[in-house]
Amino acid sequence: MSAAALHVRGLTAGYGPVTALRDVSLDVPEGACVAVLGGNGAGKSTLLRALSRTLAFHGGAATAGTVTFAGRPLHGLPPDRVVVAGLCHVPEGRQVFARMTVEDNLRAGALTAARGGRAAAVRRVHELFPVLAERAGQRAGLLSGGEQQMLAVARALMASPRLLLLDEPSLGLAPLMAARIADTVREINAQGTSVLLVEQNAALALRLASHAYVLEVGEVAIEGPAGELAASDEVRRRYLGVVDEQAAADAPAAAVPHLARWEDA
Ligand SMILES: Nc1ncnc2c1ncn2[C@@H]1O[C@H](COP(=O)(O)OP(=O)(O)OP(=O)(O)O)[C@@H](O)[C@H]1O
Repeated sequence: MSAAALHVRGLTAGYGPVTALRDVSLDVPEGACVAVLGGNGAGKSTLLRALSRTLAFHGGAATAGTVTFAGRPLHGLPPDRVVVAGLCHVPEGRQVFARMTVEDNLRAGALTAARGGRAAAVRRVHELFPVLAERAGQRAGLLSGGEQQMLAVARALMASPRLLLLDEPSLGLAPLMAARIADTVREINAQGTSVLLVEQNAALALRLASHAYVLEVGEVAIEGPAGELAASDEVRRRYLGVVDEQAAADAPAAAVPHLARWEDA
């Protein structure tokens, strides 16, 4: 078992009577980028919330299963201890503090860091996202959507995570900006931070990840090396928008999957 690997076994979670995840098992080896794909409501965000122990903020709870990171159990820890253990979660929807400056948003991500560590973390995120250095004194709410997404990722990096949990970083961004965010995720991963990437943009995710899981109605339906999934007829048809011409002739509506829109990002 590698030092900072994540192992999830039999995770079941939901919101009151709604079971959103059922018996999910997955692994993120140390240093890897692993993708979780799936359509709307498949349970992707619930998975990340369960890992960061923030499900309760959404009225949910994990009801079964184990989560270990670097050999330590995470289930049962409060969210702040999960951050200290090395996991940082960037939720869907670029949740920056709109009225605070870019610089103060970054500081808020490093409250637990020592002063020297904080300065080094600021330097690192400014190198990754030069625009955040240029806009340091500007209110975060005035940044573009893509810049706010960069700030949300940068704020999580301020805690120097060993594993970054990213929820739909390309959502709502123009293809060019989505591609820039993808480049940065690749760079963050190349610098040694493991990444668990939740994406509806299957084409983008399969280019970044080495391994991927597809969730359907809360369960792992398909998993494998990203290259194999990208080549699989089922994944290509259902998640990559590759139209089977015969199927299109037989059933045109069913042959145009809803996940095709970001294919070019
Ligand atoms: N706060 C909540 N309260 C009740 N049910 C919820 C809540 N959040 C999500 N759900 C339900 O849990 C299931 C999984 O939702 P989840 O948001 O995890 O899916 P998702 O794959 O991230 O989808 P999307 O891509 O649309 O964000 C869905 O049936 C959803 O309606």
